[in-house]
Amino acid sequence: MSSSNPAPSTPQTPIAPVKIVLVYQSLLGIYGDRGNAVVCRERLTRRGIDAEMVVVEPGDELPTDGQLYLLGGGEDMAQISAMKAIREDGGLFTALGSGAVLFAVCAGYQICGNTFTVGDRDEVVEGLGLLDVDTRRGTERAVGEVLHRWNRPDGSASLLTGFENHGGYTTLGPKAAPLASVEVGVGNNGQGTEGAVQGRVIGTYPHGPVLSRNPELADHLLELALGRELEPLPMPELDELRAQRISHARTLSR
Ligand SMILES: NC(=O)CC[C@H](N)C(=O)O
Repeated sequence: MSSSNPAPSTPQTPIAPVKIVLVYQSLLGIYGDRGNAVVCRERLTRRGIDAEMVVVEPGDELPTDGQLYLLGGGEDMAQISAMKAIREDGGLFTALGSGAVLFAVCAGYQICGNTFTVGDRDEVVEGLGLLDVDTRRGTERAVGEVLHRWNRPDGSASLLTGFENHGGYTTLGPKAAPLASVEVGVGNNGQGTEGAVQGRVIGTYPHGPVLSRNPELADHLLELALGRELEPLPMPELDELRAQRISHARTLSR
């Protein structure tokens, strides 16, 4: 074809970037779990997939068209405020009803449950009811490096590393399945399980941020959110860091 007679171009519908919504950093941002959103965005953009991170604060409307929503850890009273604001806003429920994925860490995990208590208070607070779990004060605060065996949906084995820091101990009801089993640490409640999965909602205790330490978990969330497999993204330096963390956790007798 000569350049004077170019083929007609087909109009392209622009594809909207994948929306990763980070919920209430001012309340649920004290453990650096914001990094989970950065990791998710980076793992998409490094594969050539357009992605944006939207940070929402109380008072701002939660978008209902996100693909992945992230909740982080926070202080006792802040988590009650966050739970109330999420419930009043309602947008997270709408998004989940449209197929979004929710990944919640520590305080974020607890508020997704049926009920929780905070600090020394006996008052039972009603949670968002997105996970069939209940949280009460544990015998002692769970603090330190953890190592868990992730129950991957395809049955393959994978280790999760991170650190936990929580006074609440969480018990799973029949609708929630554990995310992992504990090799080192307390996990949900010292009884050998860690985290919970119920449909497209996943809760877990480890910080780190946990998705920077566990890229396979990050990709699992992204694949769920996008509804397709992602190509591998090799990062040898991360493998090296993971190996160090895993062997260090195994030296700890907690
Ligand atoms: N790290 C956290 O988010 C703490 C959550 C909660 N306040 C607890 O201590 O159980």
